[in-house]
Amino acid sequence: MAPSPAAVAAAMPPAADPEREEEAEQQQTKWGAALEGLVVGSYCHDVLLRGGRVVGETLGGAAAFVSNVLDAASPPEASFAVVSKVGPDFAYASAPAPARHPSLLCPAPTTSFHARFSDAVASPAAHAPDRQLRRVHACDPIYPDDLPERRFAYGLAVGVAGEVLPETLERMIRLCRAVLVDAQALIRAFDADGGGGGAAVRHMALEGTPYARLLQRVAFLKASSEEAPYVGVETARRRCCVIVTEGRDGCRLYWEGGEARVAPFPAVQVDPTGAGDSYLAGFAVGLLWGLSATDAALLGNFFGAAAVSQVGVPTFHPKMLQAVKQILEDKERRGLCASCKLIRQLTTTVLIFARHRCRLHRQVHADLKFTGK
Ligand SMILES: Nc1ncnc2c1ncn2[C@@H]1O[C@H](COP(=O)(O)OP(=O)(O)OP(=O)(O)O)[C@@H](O)[C@H]1O
Ligand SMILES: O[C@H]1[C@H](O)[C@@H](O)[C@H](O)[C@@H](O)[C@H]1O
Repeated sequence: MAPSPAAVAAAMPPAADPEREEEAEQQQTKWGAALEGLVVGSYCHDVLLRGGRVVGETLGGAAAFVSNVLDAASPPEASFAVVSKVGPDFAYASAPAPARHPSLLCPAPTTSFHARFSDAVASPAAHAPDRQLRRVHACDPIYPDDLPERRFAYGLAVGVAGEVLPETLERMIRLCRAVLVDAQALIRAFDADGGGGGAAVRHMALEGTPYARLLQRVAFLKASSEEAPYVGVETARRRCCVIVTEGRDGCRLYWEGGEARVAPFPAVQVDPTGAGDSYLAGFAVGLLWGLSATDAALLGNFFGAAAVSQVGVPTFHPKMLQAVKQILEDKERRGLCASCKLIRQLTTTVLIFARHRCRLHRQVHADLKFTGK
């Protein structure tokens, strides 16, 4: 029987609790000197197109979005390493990008995607595909030997172009105490060039892939509502806790014997790219702060909403981050665990910073002439 989300969340070591120092020390000896995470997946170049016209070119790749949120909101004692491949053409090596710079340089070109947004629909249904993706270049896969030879407190498998091989995921599972996986790393298939440039991205059933047998050793599997049918939530929830993100409707957690819906935060969507990546990182950060899985999902929703409000890897207002960290620290200190209190506090933060976001939207629209959804 699959463990409950509470049990799985407990597998993820929270930041130091002074009352459990001895236990923390034992865990540290077993799982490495620090509360260190391992993020595996390639950075990429994203080209956003609307009506056949390029409306934005940005840094992309789930690992870039993830490292941005981990850097911004992890507890002070938590750190992480990124294993990510890019080619010599990587366009953001010297840019003061908010995300970490990728670690491995390859002779192959940097992975790149073209995302075609439709002009026809102003605001698509919550679960409809929001864009058509084509993979234009693919960098090298990430091999098990590319991973550092040490133990990690947690791992995030966040591939975008099939670069996290089954054997690499297996190695992550061996190295990390708890592994969180984005389904997009496992179920993407790339159709040969049928004209139009690059390979069309489609999904295949997870059950038919070599990743399926690893699921029972994964803590959390996150899928978008578009990916969920390919994951097979009913089968997967018997092996690990499954999170399905539902765009502006928030998310749902499924485990064997239960499920929970977690409400979204308000957002004005400018660019949906990276919402799921930022969500997963926010969720992991929540677990590191010692939140329950459903409260951590709330933090996931918070960072997902922040991601759609900007084009590319988002920058967060330092005061907003300070406010969020204060909420998380208070919760730790006072042992508060009521979701409704967390919702109230985070919603207030969202509303306070909505004005800042509006200013940022105007600036982004002006800079990139991105017409939004
Ligand atoms: N319009 C929105 N308003 C508020 N929150 C949103 C919105 N869109 C996304 N989110 C938040 O981000 C999370 C992830 O979004 P979504 O389900 O669209 O992921 P995704 O399709 O995997 O995204 P991507 O592939 O672009 O990274 C949602 O669960 C929600 O919390
Ligand atoms: O930068 C984006 C982002 O990481 C998305 O989550 C992924 O679906 C895309 O393929 C990628 O180009």
